[in-house]
Amino acid sequence: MSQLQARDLTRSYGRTPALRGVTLDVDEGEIVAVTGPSGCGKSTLLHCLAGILRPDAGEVIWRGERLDTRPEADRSRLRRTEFGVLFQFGQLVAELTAAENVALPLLLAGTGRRAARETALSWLERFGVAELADVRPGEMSGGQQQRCATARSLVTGPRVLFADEPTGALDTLTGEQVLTTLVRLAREQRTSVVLVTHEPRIAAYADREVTLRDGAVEHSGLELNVPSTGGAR
Ligand SMILES: Nc1ncnc2c1ncn2[C@@H]1O[C@H](COP(=O)(O)OP(=O)(O)OP(=O)(O)O)[C@@H](O)[C@H]1O
Repeated sequence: MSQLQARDLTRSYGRTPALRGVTLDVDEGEIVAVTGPSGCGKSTLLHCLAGILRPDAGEVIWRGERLDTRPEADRSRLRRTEFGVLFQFGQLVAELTAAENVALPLLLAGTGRRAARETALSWLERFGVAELADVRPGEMSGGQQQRCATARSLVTGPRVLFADEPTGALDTLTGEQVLTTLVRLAREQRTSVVLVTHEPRIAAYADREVTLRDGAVEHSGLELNVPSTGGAR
């Protein structure tokens, strides 16, 4: 079932067009890679889908209801509950330990302190960084920080994870490890993922690849890893 839809989205920054009529569906539990060359509008699309940016025209529909026209307070509540967001540089809170960082979305959602810490610890464990629970980001490697940030982005069990070049700052091996874990855990809890990347190797983790060019969909809907007979639909 399609739970997130973009209909004919356009968005400009001043006179620079970033999206020129993008239509896209993301099904429940589906992992969609959004690819394309630098500047083609990938991040802008992701931000519109996540309700961070408002499109100039078009619609974002979340589980049957308009998202883009809702007040910021509503959209930001959705980002704390049903959505997860993950960026290239994890943006952990420097003053908090790994466990506190991962527990934060749970605390904001009203979970009690002790339960939040326990859940955070289990997520650090899943990402292989349990030993960093009481360490602050400044004392971690980039890969360790991104593992913690990825754990934090999934800890609330979001329905959709929006990930913008989540492994772009990591070396190849570390990036693959983080992504493999992210994809496995997302599949386990049926979290859909919208994964922005310019690397074909990363896109291969997705169920489907949508390629943008100059703010428009160049091709969409090809199931990855499934033999294709007719080229792009
Ligand atoms: N804050 C901004 N102010 C002005 N122009 C912007 C801004 N953000 C993006 N743009 C422009 O909008 C277009 C699309 O940018 P966007 O960041 O969405 O592309 P992208 O595909 O994610 O690029 P990259 O792969 O380099 O991150 C580009 O022409 C970019 O220069």
